[in-house]
This record gives sequence, structure tokens and C-alpha cells, in this order.
Amino acid sequence: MQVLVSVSSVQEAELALSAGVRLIDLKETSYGALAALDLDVSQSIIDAVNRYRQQHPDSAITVSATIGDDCASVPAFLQLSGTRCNMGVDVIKLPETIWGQENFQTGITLLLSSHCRLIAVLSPPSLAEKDRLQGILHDLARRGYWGVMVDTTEKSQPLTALLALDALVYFVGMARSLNLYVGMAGGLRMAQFEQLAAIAPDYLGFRSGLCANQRREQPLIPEKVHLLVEKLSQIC
Ligand SMILES: O=C[C@H](O)COP(=O)(O)O
Repeated sequence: MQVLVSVSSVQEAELALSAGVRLIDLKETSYGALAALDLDVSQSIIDAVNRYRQQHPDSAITVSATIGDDCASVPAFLQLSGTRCNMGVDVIKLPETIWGQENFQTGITLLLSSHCRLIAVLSPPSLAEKDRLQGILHDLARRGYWGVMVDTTEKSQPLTALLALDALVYFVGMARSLNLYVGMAGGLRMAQFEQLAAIAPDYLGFRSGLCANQRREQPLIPEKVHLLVEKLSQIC
């Protein structure tokens, strides 16, 4: 298992990398849940990641990026995603307002046929009904998505307050059986780490829980990032 940490600056990315985080998520954290980070800042972070890769050739770092909680049009979607893939982002995370909408499907197919890898972000209600979830995951796997994750938009409560553990276990198990890289995030604190790690997803995603007062717009707290990686090392 890995931990993913959402970063919004080079300083935060360097902190996460030096702590041992291997999934670096580029995200504007001052608003929304899946807001797109400024392109110049994104490029600077990718440059920092590439420097780290050169210095640590054995480290397997993956960079993901979000492109917004929604998108105005298919051309805008292709531009937001394609630009990031071309600059070195490994995986684009798409909200349900994009991957779940019929009008975006042609654009998504186009992106999937290029070198872009995609993660479909599901909201907690989409995990509530097992039969429907099974259909969604089969469809995403068939279409060539690299992964799926569950994440929340409202961060005052952790994911575990919104979904029964049983639903999360089913989600992870079904996704893994379809060879989808699977993650869980959503207002997670350290207190949820062991319980969710026991479900054995591919990764747990963090931001709010690593910031002062659980406020994700605040900078990452180095001690918390190091503690998270220490917790990870205890189970891996
Ligand atoms: O993808 C991971 C999310 O950015 C986690 O953010 P959060 O802990 O504020 O829900």
C-alpha cells in the first residue's frame, strides 16, 4: 500500500518526497475538492519530482493531478487533461461530473487512447448500492481506466463517517478484482489509517488531516507528513 498526499506548491512536494511519499497529487487546495492547480506551479513541481527521480533512481514516484470539480466543455476537458499529461503528470483524476457524463465519453476515449492514464473519482453515494457499483466498475475497467478512488467533497467529516466499512471493503475488493488501482480519501485523519489500511487498498489519500485544524487550504505540517509515512512503514 502507498499514501497519496495532495500538494499545492514545490515546497510541499519536496516535503512529501523527502518524507517518503510516493504518490504526489497536484491539487489546488484553497477551494473545491478536485480543483486544478495552476499550470506554472504544476510544472515547477514536476521539475522538482524529476530532480528527485534523478537523485533517487530506485524510487517509483507517481504524479497525479486533478482538473476541476467539473468542466465547461469537452475541448476544455481535453486541454486541461492533455496539457498536464504532456508536462509529465502520470495520472489524471476525473470527477463524476466528467467521467459519468455521456457528453464527455468521446473525449475520454480519445484521452485513453493517448498515453494518459485516468482515475475515476467516485463520491460516497456511488458506493452505497452494490449492484450499481459493480456495473460502474466493470464499465470503467472495460473502457481502460487505470484506477478508481472514492473521495468526498465535504471535508468536515472523514469518509468513514459517510460510508459503512462494508461498502468500502466491497469497493476495494471489486476494484482490485478488475485490476483497477484503487484508493480511498476524504477528510481522513491519522485515526482512520489502520482501519482503512486493513482493507488493503492500493493507497490512502490525505490532505486535510495533514494540515492545521484539518483545513486543507493550510500548508502541510511536516511532522504530520512524517508521521503518516512512519505509520505506512509499520504496515508495509
Ligand atoms: O486525493 C486526496 C485528497 O486530496 C485528500 O484530501 P482530503 O484529505 O482533504 O479529503
